[in-house]
Amino acid sequence: MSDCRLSNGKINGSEGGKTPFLIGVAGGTASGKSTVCKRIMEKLGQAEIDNRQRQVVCISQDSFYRELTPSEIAKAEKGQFNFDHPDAFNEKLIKDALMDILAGKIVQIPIYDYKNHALKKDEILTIYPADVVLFEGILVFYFPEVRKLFHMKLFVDTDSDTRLARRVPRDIKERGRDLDQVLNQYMNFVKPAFEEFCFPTKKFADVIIPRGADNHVAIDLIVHHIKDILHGKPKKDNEFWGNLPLH
Ligand SMILES: Nc1ncnc2c1ncn2[C@@H]1O[C@H](COP(=O)(O)OP(=O)(O)O)[C@@H](O)[C@H]1O
Ligand SMILES: O=c1ccn([C@@H]2O[C@H](COP(=O)(O)O)[C@@H](O)[C@H]2O)c(=O)[nH]1
Repeated sequence: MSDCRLSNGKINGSEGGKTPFLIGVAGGTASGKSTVCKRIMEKLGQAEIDNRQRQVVCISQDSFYRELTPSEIAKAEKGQFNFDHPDAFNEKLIKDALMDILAGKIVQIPIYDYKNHALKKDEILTIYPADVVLFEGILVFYFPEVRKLFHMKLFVDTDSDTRLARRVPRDIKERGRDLDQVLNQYMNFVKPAFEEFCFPTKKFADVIIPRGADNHVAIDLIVHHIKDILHGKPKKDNEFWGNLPLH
């Protein structure tokens, strides 16, 4: 394996492995993107499998937040930085990582630390060549150069009241925020950016999943399709799905 280190500390190595089926999973904050990906992996019996042996892996777009300047970190600590704007992400690194994954390389992805608004220094996720790679995040369909890399695009469509009701306790319990900070950030940045940048990308989805992980029918259909891919059935875009929302 030959390695090259990228500017955010990623090390990509050429394994000459298989080209995975790349699935993008977009949706608003707390819509259930990670939970949907987790359910898909569980139903495929992939959740408990060792990272190296996994046929299906999941990556978060949050691993590609760009490094903030000290003054931006100071703003972020007061809930005054816009993490929902496309400029908050490093588009080039997203594209490079996905291209390497599609080339069958071993790719190392940083893990984001929400409490410190920075990538973790001591933890890295190694992605070994897999059959299916899920890439989830609020803006995974925003950048055209990234969007065109996906073989299949899912949009998790959960109503905004439910998303806010989930985001508040999650950010307080898991991301070290207080109530005022979560609500101010939501009103000033998260909601307007969802309307301007995330929601318009729903039109690019092949499959829309209303209610997220509660939609067992949609998840079962997606899993069925992935199983066909893992068992070597042809993987043509839209072969099965058309452009139908799965109500
Ligand atoms: N169907 C559901 N029912 C109840 N809680 C859910 C459901 N889906 C997700 N959650 C919870 O909502 C929060 C956000 O879900 P998550 O999957 O992390 O969303 P996203 O990845 O879109 O931000 C988490 O605390 C999660 O446990
Ligand atoms: O330092 C940060 C980085 C991101 N956020 C918020 O996270 C969500 C995206 O994650 P989801 O799991 O899709 O909710 C985004 O709306 C950012 O506002 C943050 O608060 N702080």
